[in-house]
Amino acid sequence: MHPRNFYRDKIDFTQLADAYPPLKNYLIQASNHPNKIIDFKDQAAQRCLTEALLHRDFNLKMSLPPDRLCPPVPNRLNYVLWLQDVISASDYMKEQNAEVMVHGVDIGTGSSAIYPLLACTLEKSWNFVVSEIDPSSFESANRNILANELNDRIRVIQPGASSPILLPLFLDESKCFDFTMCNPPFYGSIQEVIQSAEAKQYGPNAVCTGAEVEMITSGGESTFVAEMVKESLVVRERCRWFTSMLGKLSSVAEIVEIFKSNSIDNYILAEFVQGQTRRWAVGWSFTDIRLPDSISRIPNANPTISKCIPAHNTIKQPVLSASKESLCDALTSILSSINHLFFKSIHNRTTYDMDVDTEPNASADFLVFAQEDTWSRSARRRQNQLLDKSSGRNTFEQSSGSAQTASDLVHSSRMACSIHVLQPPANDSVVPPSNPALTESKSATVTATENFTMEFNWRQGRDRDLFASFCSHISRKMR
Ligand SMILES: C[S@@+](CC[C@H](N)C(=O)[O-])C[C@H]1O[C@@H](n2cnc3c(N)ncnc32)[C@H](O)[C@@H]1O
Repeated sequence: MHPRNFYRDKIDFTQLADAYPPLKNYLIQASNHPNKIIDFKDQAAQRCLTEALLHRDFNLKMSLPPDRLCPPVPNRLNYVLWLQDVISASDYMKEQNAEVMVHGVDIGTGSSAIYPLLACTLEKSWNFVVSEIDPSSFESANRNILANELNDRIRVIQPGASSPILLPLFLDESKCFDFTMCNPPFYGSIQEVIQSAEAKQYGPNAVCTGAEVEMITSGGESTFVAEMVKESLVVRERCRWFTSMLGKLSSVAEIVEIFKSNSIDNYILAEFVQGQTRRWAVGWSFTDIRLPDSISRIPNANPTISKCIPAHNTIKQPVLSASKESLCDALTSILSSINHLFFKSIHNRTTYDMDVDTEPNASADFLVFAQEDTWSRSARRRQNQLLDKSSGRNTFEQSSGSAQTASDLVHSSRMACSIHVLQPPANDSVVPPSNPALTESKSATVTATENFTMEFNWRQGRDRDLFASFCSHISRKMR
């Protein structure tokens, strides 16, 4: 489950029914359970549970038709929370608390329109264009959006049978989006649905109320998502992140194979475990935005997909220091010594070599921008050969005649990364080995050092080697 998902703890159904009395009709006292529960095999009880959670926890009014999928709220929340992470990390230069409009797309929003409703409730600056092919779900989605007075932020469109899946992106070619999301129909045929139900050892935990159009698509979910990848190759950077849920582990490998065959190296994976249910999310981008491992990689992935996990965008290096201040001072001095490197120390609020006009997301101690490798031995040799003795350090300033703004830097830099100094765990101090040359009187000056960690996060760029070479240079210098 996503770490911010507040349904990590078991739901107290009696308490929930106090907040949403219609649920009282479905409370049962099971003989083997101390608290009242609901029967997950009762479709009406399931629908009432979803309505109750949305009412109590999100102040959302929801009406779910009995012949369509009933979306479990904890599971749907996982995807929205992960997308919040994706957008927040992509906007690493955004001013703290600045409201920037975020434009999302939900493909196949269903009768509930649950994803855009949850997302717009959590994020006041998000708005959506959502699609729904099934006329009955299209009507119902519109009703739910209207009931919550979110029709000025969520627009529903109904594609035709031959429309592209990513229709919202093809309607207005001047419009850019921040992300697409989708929970596609999983199965390729009705036989697959039946086989999947039979394969569950003790039968499914909950009834599935889905209609055929919601559950079945020709070729199954991987064909559906593969088609989205194909369409995204046309739209490319007009959307920052394309994403989708996947319900089958085998689909993860199939989709990553499609990324590789289309030279899409900037992709992300996540896994959500909800009780006995496991789901995966995939995302891909044609932009140069890079996301930290905590968002882009599955830790301890199932061996079946370990080869699919994207390359690291986070590099951690242990470093000994007496304090965070001295470590940051040492880093500042190393970064200052690198030619043509722009950096901002958020740690002590000092700007070096640039006049950044915004206060970026302070999740890092340093933000670093480079246009090229000026730190490696070969790069320094090259520079020495070319050195114009009178030149200054800052080529951006030389060429533009003015200090760089944040947006200049983001656009002109070939590599951006953040450096975060992580405090050691408590009681992790190390006293340097005693030096026999030190007499007893001198030993009082020996300072204990602690095991800090420097965490480098690649934020932007297309050249992975440039990022790796920068991290290894800084780590070597800090030793
Ligand atoms: C698994 S349901 C997901 C519904 C909802 N998003 C949820 O998570 O509860 C898939 C939905 O996609 C819709 N759908 C299938 N193909 C579509 C397409 N090409 N364009 C838009 N919607 C589509 C189905 O009608 C169905 O409502």
